[in-house]
This record gives sequence, C-alpha cells and structure tokens, in this order.
Amino acid sequence: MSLVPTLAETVSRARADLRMGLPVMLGGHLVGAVETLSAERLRDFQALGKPVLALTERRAETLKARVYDDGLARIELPDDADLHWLRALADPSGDLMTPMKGPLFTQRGGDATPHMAALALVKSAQLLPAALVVPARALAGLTVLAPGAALAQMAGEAAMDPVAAARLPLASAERSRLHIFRPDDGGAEHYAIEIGDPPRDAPVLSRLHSACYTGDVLGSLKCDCGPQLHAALDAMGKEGAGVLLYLNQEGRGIGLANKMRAYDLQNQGFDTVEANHRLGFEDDERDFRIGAALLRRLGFDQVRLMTNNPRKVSMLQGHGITVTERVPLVTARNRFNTNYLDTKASKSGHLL
Ligand SMILES: Nc1nc2c(ncn2[C@@H]2O[C@H](COP(=O)(O)OP(=O)(O)OP(=O)(O)O)[C@@H](O)[C@H]2O)c(=O)[nH]1
Ligand SMILES: [Zn+2]
Repeated sequence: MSLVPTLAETVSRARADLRMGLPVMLGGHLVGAVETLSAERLRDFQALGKPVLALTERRAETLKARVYDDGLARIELPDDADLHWLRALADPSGDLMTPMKGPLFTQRGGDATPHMAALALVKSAQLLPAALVVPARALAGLTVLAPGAALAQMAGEAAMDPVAAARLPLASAERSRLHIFRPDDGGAEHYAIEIGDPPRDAPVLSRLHSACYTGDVLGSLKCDCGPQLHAALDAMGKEGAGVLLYLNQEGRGIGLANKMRAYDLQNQGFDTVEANHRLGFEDDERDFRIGAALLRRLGFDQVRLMTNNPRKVSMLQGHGITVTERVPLVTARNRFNTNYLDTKASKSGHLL
C-alpha cells in the first residue's frame, strides 16, 4: 500500500516533531528533545515513570558523568529535576558559571538502542544532542519508530534526485549553471554550480564547500569560508570549467543555531574543536558521502579537488571518486580567524 509512510518518511516526520517539541515513540519508549521540551511535557514524562537523560559521550565527558554504553550516557533524573536542571546538562553555555551539576548517576545494563536512536534523531534535527527517554506505551497521534530500524535508516545513504537546473551567470564565470538536488530522506537540499561544460572523461577542477551562512553571506572574519568560496569560483572561471558543490551542512553538520552556541563557547575561550565537544558533538559531523554521490550524479568520477582538508580527499576516494590532485586553497588570515586556522591545522589535520 503506497499511502502508508515509509521508514524514511517516518524518520523525517519524527525529526520535524522533535524540532517542534512534540515527543515521538521509539519502540517502547517516549522520547523528547531537551532543547524543545516544555515544562508541562516534562511533567507528563515524569508521570509515566523514571525518565533518563540521554547525552552523547562527548557531553558526558565534559560533565564528568560515567559512560557505560557505546557513545552515550543515560543519566538518571533526580525526582525534583525540572527543565532548568535538564537544560543545564544539555547546554554548555552556563558550564563555566555553574560547573558543579552532580552527582550524576549513569544507568547501566539493559538496551540502550532507543537512547542511541533518540540522540541520532535530535542530532539530525540539528538540536542540542540531548534527549529525554522514558518507557511508555504508544500514545495516540505520536510518530512511532522501531529504534534499530531508525538507526539503520539514518546511517544509510540518501539518494540524490536532481530537481531543477538553470543558467546562472556569475561574476566569476558567466557560463555557469546552478543544479538543485533533493535527497529522498527529507534532508536538506544541496546545490552544484557547474562552470563551463567540463568534459566528463577528464579530472574536473572541483570544490566541496560546506554552507557557512556567517562566512559566505555575511562576510564573517571568524573563518575562511567566504574567501574560499569566491577563490574557488574564480579559479574555475579562469580555467573555464569546474564544479563547486554547495553542501547544506552548516557548521560542519551541526546547524547554524548550534554553530552559534559553539561560537559563544569560543568567546569563553574554547577552540573550535573543544566547543563542538562541549556541546556533545564530534569535531566534524558532516556526511561526506553526499559530495561523492552528487559528483557521480553529475557524471564525474575524477576530480582535482580544491581543499586543505585531507579527510575530504580520503572520503571521496573511499566513495568511488578518484582525486588526481589536491589543489590547495590558500586563505587570508586576519586577527579573528588565525586561532581557528591554527586549530584546524593542529587538531583536524588541515594542510595550511
Ligand atoms: N561547528 C563549527 N563549524 C564551523 C566553525 N567555523 C566554521 N564552521 C563550519 O565549517 C565548515 C567549513 O567548511 P569547509 O570550508 O567546506 O571545510 P574544511 O573542512 O574547512 O575544508 P577546506 O576548506 O576544504 O580546506 C562550514 O560548514 C562552516 O559553517 C566553528 O567554529 N564551529
Ligand atoms: Zn565559515
């Protein structure tokens, strides 16, 4: 029956529910995103039993909470836990002001798959990676998912469907086309800017650019994204051929709101990697398979890749794209981005 939602559709719906503050069912568990949960809904969770707070291992490390499960901790809620308690554990912005949040007790044993799926869902909803989980029977009207199946679906690779394309003359290259691609899992659309008419049987000059609203649009001095975007387009324009993928993976995949949280932590003295970890994210949450899939979809299997990031090279190679050359993308330093660039070089292996 084609009118019943597929697993991908149900996962996408669950993501939207959590963003709005509506809980979802993961197997026999009710799950809510801490960031969007209301005080009233928290009380309803507590009326159902003993909820736990699922946090990533990264966040648990910062909070000095024990981790018994693979990649996550299930923190028991004290009976008097309120929204303020939950948010202080989920959101690191006040960590320096209120460093003592414990003692925290981590649940051990039993199946943590629902909690793992809950964290994967809130992460893919680009919320703070913290979820409230309580055993419960299915409630009418809530989206229901099997945790294992949801995890497998989120780990899988979405198919990219071309939606529309048109000529778009650019300052750096008048002969350009913008292609829009839509993943079949309800995720963000991605774009390809094709410059000239690059032959498909030779390595094409290319760039995988991750969205940076602050750098690309506002001209932020805190990073090198805007100048890199324009330098790449200029180089392609000069050569008369190239392809730039504009991937909507803002903030290395954590979303703009979380990136601003990371910037706030950077203002408190943490570097770009530490800030991600304190929030509960890995350094880089991007799915680089998307770049390979889009290149293939456009008919390219060999690239000369403009990047300073060796991970991009190895990820493309690992997903069937031959990188015949790495073309460095030198960027301008200023007093606001110099620490950021140094951290990328020392901690993330960037070749700067
Ligand atoms: N989480 C987080 N993301 C950031 C920060 N500064 C910039 N970004 C994001 O980092 C990404 C940078 O992307 P890219 O320039 O494509 O990638 P890169 O890994 O630096 O590699 P190359 O530029 O190719 O050398 C963008 O999505 C930015 O929004 C930060 O401090 N924290
Ligand atoms: Zn940037």
